[in-house]
Amino acid sequence: MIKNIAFIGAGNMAGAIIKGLLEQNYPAASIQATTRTTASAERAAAELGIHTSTDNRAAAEWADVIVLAVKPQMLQATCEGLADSINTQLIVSVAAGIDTASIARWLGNEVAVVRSMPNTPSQVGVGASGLYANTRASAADKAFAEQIATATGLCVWVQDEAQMHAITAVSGSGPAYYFLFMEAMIRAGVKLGLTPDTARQLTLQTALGAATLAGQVDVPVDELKRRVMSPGGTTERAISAFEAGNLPQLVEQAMTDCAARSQTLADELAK
Ligand SMILES: NC(=O)C1=CN([C@@H]2O[C@H](COP(=O)(O)OP(=O)(O)OC[C@H]3O[C@@H](n4cnc5c(N)ncnc54)[C@H](OP(=O)(O)O)[C@@H]3O)[C@@H](O)[C@H]2O)C=CC1
Ligand SMILES: O=C(O)[C@@H]1CCC=N1
Repeated sequence: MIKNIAFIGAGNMAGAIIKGLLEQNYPAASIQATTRTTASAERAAAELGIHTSTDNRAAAEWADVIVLAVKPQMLQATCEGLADSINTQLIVSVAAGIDTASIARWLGNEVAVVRSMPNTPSQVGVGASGLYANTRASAADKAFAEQIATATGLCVWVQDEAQMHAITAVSGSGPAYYFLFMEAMIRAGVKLGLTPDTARQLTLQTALGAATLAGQVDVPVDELKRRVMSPGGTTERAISAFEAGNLPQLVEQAMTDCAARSQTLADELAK
């Protein structure tokens, strides 16, 4: 189904979703975006090929669906500025931390809100989004929010809003963990004598291959790992070094800190 979608904010995340939608042939004429500054609006229009402006209210009044994609710290002021322009539009918020009740309250309460936690691979159709809907959201509202999410990748629903913090720690922030790991592998490959280009190509193809294999065979990831590790071979040495450095515990700590930050944003910004 085609509806008019206004993105309030046209930064990294909104841009990734808009590119994903356009890639799926969603009509550019049915997507608008706003920014705070004229320079950003012009940049986004040139990059995305859609209508952009700095007029949040005009975009909201044109839209059937409003995607809130500003920083969490900007969300309350942005919503309060939009409140008079909201009647029947569906609100989708991608802001980390902030709960649907706060968003509804800032917008005037009687509002259907779907909270989404997407990630930047949405730009190339392999995003992962977690969704939660408030009780005002109808089946049709949920179906449309899901249409946006599935146009850009995988989508899962949660019934307990508190789980959005964990989703942020797994998939919302998750791409950055893999990029960090790739960065480290490329650097180490170069130290071992490869050219940067060769190290980069092999690292990226290996990440893609591992994720594709794990997704296509019905074998748990620990068994897939074991199948690479010949006894007394090379991989065993590498895995031992990761375990000696407590990589699994470090990952758990990093993700616990990430989820806690999402909760803190909610506590500080959505009182
Ligand atoms: N980046 C990511 O991987 C993910 C981000 N998110 C969430 O997405 C949201 C946006 O993050 P991200 O895209 O990274 O941030 P960016 O800083 O890249 O983009 C923020 C955008 O909001 C615009 N903006 C700021 N204030 C206003 C305003 N009052 N009215 C209209 N537009 C405004 C900015 O315009 P200008 O340039 O003019 O200031 C900019 O286009 C956050 O809430 C974040 O939690 C969720 C999942 C993943
Ligand atoms: O770092 C952030 O706060 C945002 C939310 C999830 C990914 N990026």
